[in-house]
Amino acid sequence: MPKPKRRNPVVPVPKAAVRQSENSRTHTKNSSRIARQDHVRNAASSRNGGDRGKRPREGNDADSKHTDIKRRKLHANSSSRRWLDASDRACKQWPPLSVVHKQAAFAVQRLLEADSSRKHGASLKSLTLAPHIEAKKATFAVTCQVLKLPGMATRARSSGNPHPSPKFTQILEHLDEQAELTASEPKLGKYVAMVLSYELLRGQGLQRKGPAERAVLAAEPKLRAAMDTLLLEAGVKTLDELLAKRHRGLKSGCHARGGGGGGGGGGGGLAPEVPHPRWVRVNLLKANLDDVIRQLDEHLQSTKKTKPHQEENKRQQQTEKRKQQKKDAAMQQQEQQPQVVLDALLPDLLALPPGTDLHDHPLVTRGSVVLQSKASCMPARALNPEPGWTVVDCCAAPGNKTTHLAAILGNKGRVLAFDKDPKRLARLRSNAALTGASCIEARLADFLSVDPTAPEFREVRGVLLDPSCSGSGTIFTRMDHLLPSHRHRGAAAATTGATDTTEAAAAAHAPSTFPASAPTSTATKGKKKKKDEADNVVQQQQQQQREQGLDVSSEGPGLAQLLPQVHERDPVEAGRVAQLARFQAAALSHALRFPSLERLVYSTCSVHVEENEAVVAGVLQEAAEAGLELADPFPSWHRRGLPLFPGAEKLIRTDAYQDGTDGFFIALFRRRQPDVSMQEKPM
Ligand SMILES: C[S@@+](CC[C@H](N)C(=O)[O-])C[C@H]1O[C@@H](n2cnc3c(N)ncnc32)[C@H](O)[C@@H]1O
Repeated sequence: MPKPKRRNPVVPVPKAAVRQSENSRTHTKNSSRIARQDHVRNAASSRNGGDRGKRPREGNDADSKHTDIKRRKLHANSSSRRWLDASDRACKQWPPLSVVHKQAAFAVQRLLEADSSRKHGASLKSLTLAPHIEAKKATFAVTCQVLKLPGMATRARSSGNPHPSPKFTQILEHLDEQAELTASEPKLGKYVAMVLSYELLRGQGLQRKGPAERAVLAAEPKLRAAMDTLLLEAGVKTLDELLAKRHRGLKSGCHARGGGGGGGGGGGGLAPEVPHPRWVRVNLLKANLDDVIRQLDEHLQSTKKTKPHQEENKRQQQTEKRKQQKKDAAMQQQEQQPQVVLDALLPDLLALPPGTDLHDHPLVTRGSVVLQSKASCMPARALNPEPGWTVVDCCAAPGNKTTHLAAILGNKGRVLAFDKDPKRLARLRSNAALTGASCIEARLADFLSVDPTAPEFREVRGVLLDPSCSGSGTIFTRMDHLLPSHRHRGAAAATTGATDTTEAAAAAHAPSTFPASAPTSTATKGKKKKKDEADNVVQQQQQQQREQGLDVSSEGPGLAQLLPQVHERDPVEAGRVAQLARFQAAALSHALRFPSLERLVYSTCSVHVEENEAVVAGVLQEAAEAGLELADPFPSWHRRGLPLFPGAEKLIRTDAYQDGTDGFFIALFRRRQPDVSMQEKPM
């Protein structure tokens, strides 16, 4: 594969930073020094002071009718309308409430309900940062805080809940119970009670505004008494101590899992210690690197200067002071570091300090820059289509990789983009228009029903298959790790991704105070069915591999050892993954049928072995028959596929804990090169 040309950034990048980037720890380590300002902290800190002026403290329903109407007019697209309708229906049951609290309560409700039913719906970010949300930062921060803070399982267990959730919501629910808040004010509802109690006990405090706030304020003595009992039982003086205790417990689990060298992480109960950088892809169809770097650098300088001073909450004054000192030190170091760093692996990718908010920046709104993670930029670069090629993107929407392919082609060639979801395809079309990717032809179709041998596909040289997957590698970007079930799912991901099964198992068990919840009796039947389904798929995959002569257990831990552990952890998740794996295997096998294929990339944002190595192993024979073999798209990249079969060392993995980007998996198939030594030599 030809090496992409590397451009020099206009900002000085110290050699050390580049070297680190090559190791792909760059941005993790570097950014830890540069600016510790992830989204959550950014939002939370601005809530504690800087953003206070902007945050709509008032805005009870009656006051904000006109804004509501304006909001509807402004965002009249169908998904926004659906969201608003659902939100309005939920909110009508609640007493009048400030906009931020109402939106946060709705987001918490949606996330917790979806999580407990294991439906994978809207993410925390989409529920709180979508265009129609008012006071986005405040809504995001309150929602995060309500979900985020770990709770106390011992208390939850003693309250009779057999499956304690290790999240702050558990504490809030417990306090509500003890203070008989929603019991005496049923109209309040548990999610509004959670949000307002959080605000009263840990947030900005409450003002005596409407009936909801008044009800929670009236219950304040009881809430505080319940909180004191909780702390007493835990043997700590403050909630911060309690949280720190819990935090340490979780961390040890994460570290144990993180030790597995070759596996893709992504599980565990906490986000990576060092937040991921803000990755941006420069759209070379519309902009050049130097201009973008200069503009982003100016943007960072100006936001640094105007960053408002933090106002301190009385009760958190001491902690905040210490944090501020650390922040100042980090800022000082930051002054000496470049703010915009050119990635050493991908020539059109830049790393900015974590939490850099560019959503409204003209470079983004005009399509010169795409907010896309490093891992998500790797598949198109791995395929590296050549100008003039016809390329198929099998499951393309919303089109981040499709538009990247178009940019690599420089619009010289064709990208046929299939997706079966009309709404998502509409987003792809608008993304293509925004980014100037005129060589994309978007087609609404089920990829499996497309005939690769049809004459119109005779010229297809490259195929990108990035099918629907469990998304287990993107939990931190989606912020799913804040949800109660996550530890459970994370444990499964950890088990499948880590090469050291003992460590992974230890991680899955740790900390022992928060055991993974067992299936409830009512759900047992459905879960058993899913588990059986998952077992079947595993057996089929193993059989298929045996038939192909792949001794999957002779090297590394082997599928046989890894897969059953996933099922033990979470049968529902295992069933879902098994179903996805079946589709992925069928789609990959289908994609291999394009007759003139030169290169094919299969990628997922999953850390599960069944969706990754197992899918690839299942088509090796077929690929060989089509004249294709596995190839290494990034020889300098350090993290490889699990060593389950010969050639797996050519597979690429990224680890959400250690690589500063989402957990991803990439396999490149390439047409076998003719063996020159076997060819007849000219006389
Ligand atoms: C992981 S997303 C693709 C993300 C995309 N590659 C990007 O970077 O923006 C998977 C997509 O596959 C689509 N999909 C799922 N099954 C499909 C099928 N049978 N045929 C076509 N598209 C499908 C989904 O609608 C979804 O948009």
